[in-house]
Amino acid sequence: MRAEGVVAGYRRGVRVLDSVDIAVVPGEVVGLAGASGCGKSTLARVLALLMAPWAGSVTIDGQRARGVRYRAPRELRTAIGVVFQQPRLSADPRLTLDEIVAEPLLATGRGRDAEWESELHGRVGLTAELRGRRPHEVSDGQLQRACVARALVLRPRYLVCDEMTAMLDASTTAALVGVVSAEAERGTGVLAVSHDEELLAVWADRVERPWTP
Ligand SMILES: Nc1ncnc2c1ncn2[C@@H]1O[C@H](COP(=O)(O)OP(=O)(O)OP(=O)(O)O)[C@@H](O)[C@H]1O
Repeated sequence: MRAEGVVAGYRRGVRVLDSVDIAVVPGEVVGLAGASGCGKSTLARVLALLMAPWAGSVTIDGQRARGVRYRAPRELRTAIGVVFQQPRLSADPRLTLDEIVAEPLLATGRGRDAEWESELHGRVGLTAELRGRRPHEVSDGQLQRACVARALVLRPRYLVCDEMTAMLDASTTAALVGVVSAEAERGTGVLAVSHDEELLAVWADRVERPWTP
């Protein structure tokens, strides 16, 4: 997963990213660090094909990405799993955790896969009882565990974790960092965005700060 010469922003003429390069290869955890407001989340969105750069390119396994969100080709979109900071903003409150994890399977027409879903619930540490609860009946940490399982359910080749642990206590942070590290050992390339340099020092294989001074 590679960004080259990426220029991006929100307001005309105001560049948040000014010719930024970064690459994540399969099996490695790359930390993305930097001061608040420097553009970490913006770069994460561009790499996750959620936001179009003004200039430069994003390539996934050598294939140049054109179009973002539902305009991006499905094989590129589904190659990247994304976990955000606030699980409550990204989970449908009407669904059970079980249904939240399965959502991408249904959205892509693949249908449910009981064995794989159970394995994922096990990996992220969700019990059968928790699987039947809805977001308002679980903690932020339990909901974030479901969001990590959802990000993995389509077997993505890359994972973008944008401040994945910022809302969590130390033990849930350690558990989910462990889950993502295990995915990297299985060959997934991970971009771990965090303002927490101490966390990145233990989690990431290398830490990048690709900002123009
Ligand atoms: N949706 C948006 N509309 C307008 N400006 C935005 C938007 N999102 C971010 N920005 C601006 O872009 C700049 C970079 O924001 P971004 O969220 O990428 O930084 P960050 O490094 O992730 O910050 P933090 O560590 O505080 O989350 C900031 O100046 C921010 O105000």
